[in-house]
Amino acid sequence: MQQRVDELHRLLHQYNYEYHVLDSPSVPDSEYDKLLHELIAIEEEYPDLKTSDSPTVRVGGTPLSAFEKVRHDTPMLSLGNAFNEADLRAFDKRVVEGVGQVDYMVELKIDGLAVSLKYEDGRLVQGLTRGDGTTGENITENIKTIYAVPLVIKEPLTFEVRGEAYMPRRSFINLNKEKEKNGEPLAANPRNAAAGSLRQLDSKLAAKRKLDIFLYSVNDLRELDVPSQSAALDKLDEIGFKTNHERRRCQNMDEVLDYIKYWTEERNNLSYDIDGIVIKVNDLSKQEELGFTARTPRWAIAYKFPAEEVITK
Ligand SMILES: NC(=O)n1nc(-c2ccco2)nc1N
Repeated sequence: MQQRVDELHRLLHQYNYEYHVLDSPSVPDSEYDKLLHELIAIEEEYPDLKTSDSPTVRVGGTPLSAFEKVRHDTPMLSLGNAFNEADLRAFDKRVVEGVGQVDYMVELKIDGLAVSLKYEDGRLVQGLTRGDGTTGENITENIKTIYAVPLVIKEPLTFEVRGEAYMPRRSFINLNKEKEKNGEPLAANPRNAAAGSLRQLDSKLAAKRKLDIFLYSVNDLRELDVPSQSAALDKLDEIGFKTNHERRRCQNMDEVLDYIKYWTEERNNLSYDIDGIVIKVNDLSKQEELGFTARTPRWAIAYKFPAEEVITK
């Protein structure tokens, strides 16, 4: 029976990865559901065969009475903001004065909830909200219901991965249709809906909210043994994480401005909300040279789109 359980874990993790991370399933949903229900039945009959990384945790478990507060191993920093070209040119000037010419890793700024995922020997052991940056809430059970979060990754790494959990616009529209039908107050926007979902004490409710996630950094990049932010993101892809592929390496601030101009027009065609563009010095040793202010990295800045009524289709 243990052999069958191991085989079901292997198949379900693989199918889940293909569907929710690669967006290219190799089997129909019915096959996934059949195997998942076989595993649920085995775990009910043989409870000691159920492990914390079993694919069956996706459906949620027993409700919590409260969220435990946990200190982050390394603080989750917030980003300084830029609102116009002058701010971006000033940022670029400070960087070049500090470390000379650099290339930038430029990423969409997902409008969700910052979370930190802790892996030990390649297995998910904890999920925390950003909280105040030093201490977060333990939302592990809810994080496990996000199918794009791998419960087991392809290398036995022990590290923390940071990312943005978010609610796709389609899920947001369906959620508000449901709320309207039940006469409940509507959620204001996908970001608030995602925050509300991850703060559900009953992870069965969080599982229903169809959240998604993009991972974008590792707390101790030396763990990944990579020279740059772009190599780090490629490595996260390789070992089973979902990263945002709209990212672009820019050789200078002019290219960054082109990228920002493009997404200022294009962003309403995305299937999720973004509230800006994140610009990071790509070379990690230059990031370390630049360091941090009290609260924010000197090697990164968030360009924020002008506040406007984002049309959530
Ligand atoms: N929200 C978002 O998409 N972020 N946030 C960062 C970030 C925050 C601190 C360092 O990097 N990067 C991306 N893509």
